Amino acid sequence: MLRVALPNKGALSEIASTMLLEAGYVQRRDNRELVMVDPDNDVEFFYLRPRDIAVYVGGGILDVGITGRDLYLDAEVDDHVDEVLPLGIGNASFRFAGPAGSFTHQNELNGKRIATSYDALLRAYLKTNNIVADVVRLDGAVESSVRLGVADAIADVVETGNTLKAAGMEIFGDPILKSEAVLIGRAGTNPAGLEVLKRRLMGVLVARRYVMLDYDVRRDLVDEATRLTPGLESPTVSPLQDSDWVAVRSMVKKNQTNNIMDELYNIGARAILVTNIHACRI
Ligand SMILES: Nc1ncnc2c1ncn2[C@@H]1O[C@H](COP(=O)(O)OP(=O)(O)OP(=O)(O)O)[C@@H](O)[C@H]1O
Ligand SMILES: O=P(O)(O)OC[C@H]1O[C@H](OP(=O)(O)OP(=O)(O)O)[C@H](O)[C@@H]1O
Ligand SMILES: [Mg+2]
Repeated sequence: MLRVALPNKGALSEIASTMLLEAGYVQRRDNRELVMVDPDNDVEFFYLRPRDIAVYVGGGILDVGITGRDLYLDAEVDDHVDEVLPLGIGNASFRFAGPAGSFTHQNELNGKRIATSYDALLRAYLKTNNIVADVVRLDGAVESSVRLGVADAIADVVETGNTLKAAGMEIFGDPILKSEAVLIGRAGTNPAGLEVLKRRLMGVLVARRYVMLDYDVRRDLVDEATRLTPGLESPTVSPLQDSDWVAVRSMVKKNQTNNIMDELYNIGARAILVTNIHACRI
């Protein structure tokens, strides 16, 4: 059985389980369950703290896991654990922040105290960028540390920025890391079931990002029209009863759909239909 670590709570837990459900795997119904066996797919899921997942995978106890890139890098196992597949969900940035108006660039952090829950990640960044500062390791609610006097600035995960704003803080300097949920696995291993898991997750990503577009267009305009809808490999062009017209079918990026429909309509395409893709293998 492929042994997969999943976040048991927090920002990544539900979105990771939803993605696996869409990929055809069984997921726990009660968030107190710690293990879930999916016998049909020969996979066993272990629900663990997102911060611990890289440790289990790095130690060879579990085969693969879904966690945040920031948490994986902070676990300092990247010499023997690889990022197998970025999942495009759970996006957040790891940024410096300070009291509004106090800092403008990360170089101003020399000699200062920086609070964070990601101390290894922060230390590595400071070293690479030749910044000498004191790192104050806190478990969470890092935004309160400056007001409470244990730090001068923070390095933390920012998504909407609402938490920072509420604490009277603002981001400054370059982003330290762009994070998202990632599938991780031990370097140099390819356990049974991993290729299928990867292909299924990629299928979910494509099904979420693309729609199927159908339209009819006059045969003499088909080259112009298909330049707008080249598809992944090549669009399907089928004859219609009226031999002056053809039907075209092509996948297009969901976020470009309406612009493409407008342009197709302008060049003379008609009966332009969009349908969701439920699942796919590319
Ligand atoms: N809005 C968000 N807030 C916090 N983390 C987020 C957010 N969006 C995405 N993430 C990602 O979720 C992961 C952190 O998850 P989580 O907050 O559950 O862990 P934690 O902070 O270690 O645990 P806890 O908050 O329960 O102490 C990181 O990879 C982070 O980048
Ligand atoms: O930019 P925002 O959308 O406001 O989200 C970012 C906030 O969410 C996380 O906190 P979390 O809820 O994980 O609590 P924690 O600080 O105790 O980890 C993170 O540490 C920030 O505080
Ligand atoms: Mg958190």
